[in-house]
Amino acid sequence: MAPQLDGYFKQVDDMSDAFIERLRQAIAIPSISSEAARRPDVVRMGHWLADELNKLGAQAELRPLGKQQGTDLDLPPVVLARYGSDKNKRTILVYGHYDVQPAEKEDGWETEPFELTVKEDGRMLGRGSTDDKGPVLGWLNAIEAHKAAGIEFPVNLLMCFEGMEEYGSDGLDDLINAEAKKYFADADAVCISDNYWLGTERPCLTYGLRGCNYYSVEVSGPGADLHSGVFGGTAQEPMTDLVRILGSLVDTDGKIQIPGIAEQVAPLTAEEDGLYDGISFTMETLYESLGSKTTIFDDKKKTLMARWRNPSLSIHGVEGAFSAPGAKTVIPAKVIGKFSIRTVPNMEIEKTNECVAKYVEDVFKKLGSKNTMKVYPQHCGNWWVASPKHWNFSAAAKATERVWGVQPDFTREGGSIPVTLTFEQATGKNVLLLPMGSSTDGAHSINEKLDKRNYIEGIKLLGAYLHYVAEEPQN
Ligand SMILES: C[C@H](N)C(=O)N[C@@H](Cc1c[nH]cn1)C(=O)O
Ligand SMILES: [Zn+2]
Ligand SMILES: [Zn+2]
Repeated sequence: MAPQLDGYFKQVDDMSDAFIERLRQAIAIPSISSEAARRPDVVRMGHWLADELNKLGAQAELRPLGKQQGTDLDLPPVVLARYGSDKNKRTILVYGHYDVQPAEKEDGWETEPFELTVKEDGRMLGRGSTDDKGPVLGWLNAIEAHKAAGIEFPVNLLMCFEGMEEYGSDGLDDLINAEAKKYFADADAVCISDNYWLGTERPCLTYGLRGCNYYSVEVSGPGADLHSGVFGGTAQEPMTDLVRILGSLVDTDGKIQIPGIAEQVAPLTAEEDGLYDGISFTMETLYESLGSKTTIFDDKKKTLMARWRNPSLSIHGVEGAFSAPGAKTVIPAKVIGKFSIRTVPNMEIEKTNECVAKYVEDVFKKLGSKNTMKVYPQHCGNWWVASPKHWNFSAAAKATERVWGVQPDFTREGGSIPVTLTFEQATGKNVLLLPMGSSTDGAHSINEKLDKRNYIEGIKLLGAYLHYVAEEPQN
């Protein structure tokens, strides 16, 4: 089956240095979507990607998305591209993102985050290496290796790469809905490579994601930051109120304290209950990726359920608060706490927002503070769970066995890719998540990396998947 794959694999191996060089160029563009000052870099990254695609013979275009919600800032363009238009071939729509999370060396990185550093042990460190520049470039590298080896590309490829995923995919839903029956009309299935294996050895195919509702809670009082010696004990302090609000949201064991959240969670079925034991995941793997043993649960099943099928609430930071080293004796005048809830079936975005607003307002009222408080969602994205019983998944499973020599686990993912459900609903096609990186990659964290092995074998995997897609019978 898929007879040309050996030639393709050899070509990928032969070109591995060039593929790492392409990743180096991508990592060097600090395309941080959440920082307004970096917007020109995000736009530059979109242009770079479109140019690379055009050089490979794809037809790439940059689609503007208008203004970022509530701002005067232009959203970065979406890169839409097509490679091949043979009516006798299947068409696969792939999605990825070229924006990244913020990163600064001072956060604790062992290397410069925007300089790809390839370590002797194969770790390739750099912001965006695993999330999601490595996987996005995987598709480009697959095209290039086919061309170089003179192997016919097995499918038509439609590509949609956005620059705002790490900030809630602002504007992309509208584009997907508008293009579902136009640019994306030929798509037979969708594939997204933007998540990670559960461990470091066993590849997986993913059929579910949690959603994410991200909130700001703003407390203000004094007209300006104050001297705590002069005003401490005389002014009600916004930070004191905020800390008490944030401290009321979730307990040490992760139990969300907001009424109306747990009540929305889908009950566990017998079928789902039986799935967890077969997954190759150990607490040791979790300790390794966590870098500690400070887990809430000591057993595998409860941990997987907490990550995949239960909501979680995380507190991310406080804007306006003193956070530098040293000891500044300031009373901040206005502080904005940031927290998010990872949502699961059958939670509803609006209902969850109402529960959060009511709870936070009640907590604040009980404080009896004279300060002013506002709580509001910053961005919200839906959860997604699909059926893996589809030729799209069968093709990916065969490709995984061919490249990695093992059968993949079928997993859900704790993270969020807000537009996954939009693609499914707008195109009516099956969506598959086919990860490249592993659990120790540290996406969103310091020292984010992609192992050279996962990058190179991942390029083989994406190409092999497309060959098996071409051979799979209809469901
Ligand atoms: C799983 C994916 N690679 C990812 O990191 N997604 C982000 C998307 C996001 C950002 N805000 C809300 N959703 C994530 O899960 O945090
Ligand atoms: Zn991502
Ligand atoms: Zn991410």
